[in-house]
Amino acid sequence: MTTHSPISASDITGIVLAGGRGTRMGGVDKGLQSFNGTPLAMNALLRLGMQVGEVMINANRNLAAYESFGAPVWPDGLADYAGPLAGVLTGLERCETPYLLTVPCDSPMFPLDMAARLAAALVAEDAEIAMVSAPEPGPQGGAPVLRTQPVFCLLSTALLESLSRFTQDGGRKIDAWTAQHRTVVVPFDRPTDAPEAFFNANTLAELHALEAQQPLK
Ligand SMILES: Nc1nc2c(ncn2[C@@H]2O[C@H](COP(=O)(O)OP(=O)(O)OP(=O)(O)O)[C@@H](O)[C@H]2O)c(=O)[nH]1
Ligand SMILES: [Mg+2]
Repeated sequence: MTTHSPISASDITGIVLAGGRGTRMGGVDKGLQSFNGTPLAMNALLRLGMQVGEVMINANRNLAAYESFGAPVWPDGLADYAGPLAGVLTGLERCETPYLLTVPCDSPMFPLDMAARLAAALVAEDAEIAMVSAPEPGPQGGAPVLRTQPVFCLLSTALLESLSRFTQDGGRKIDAWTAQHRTVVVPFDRPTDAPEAFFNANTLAELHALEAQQPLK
């Protein structure tokens, strides 16, 4: 078994996935929607930038607006809004570091120690992918259950060829692809972890509800 050497922040490129249709938000460009006065994607870019060496944005509309945030912007190579995996593929294609960290544009409170914890787990488990799991309310408002959050993912850039092949063959489901690789799931459920850290806003009502909460420091 090979062992990874430790992963440092400069080994990681962070990518904000903002390439979706935003259907549940009325078809708006979700990443450009204001969250406490800052566009959602800009907010995610800043939180990522504190944790990794390089950052970039994956978007499919309003590219000039995203470019004004000061990071490279890359649209999907795959046509017709193929889903988040198209954004991951774009990131792997453009990444010049050994690791890529993906975050969605619509979860503005993700933890500031996320990259470090995913990196540590990836090394410890000799994995190719480290994926977040976070508590969500259980059925009928019952006790919280851990759910994987596949768009919060640290990946080895060596997976580019595998994902190219998978998507060329028509694969679109993240879980179906990650299942082909050594994946470690990292729970973010320590007592010091904010339970709302991975809340995401799919509708404008959810976005306004999230604005009422304080982003993590
Ligand atoms: N690059 C890319 N990213 C996508 C695509 N579809 C969704 N995403 C991103 O994946 C993440 C999770 O997707 P959703 O929450 O479903 O966002 P969405 O698809 O814009 O919204 P809905 O249309 O309401 O499902 C978000 O960061 C989206 O920007 C796509 O076709 N291409
Ligand atoms: Mg969607």
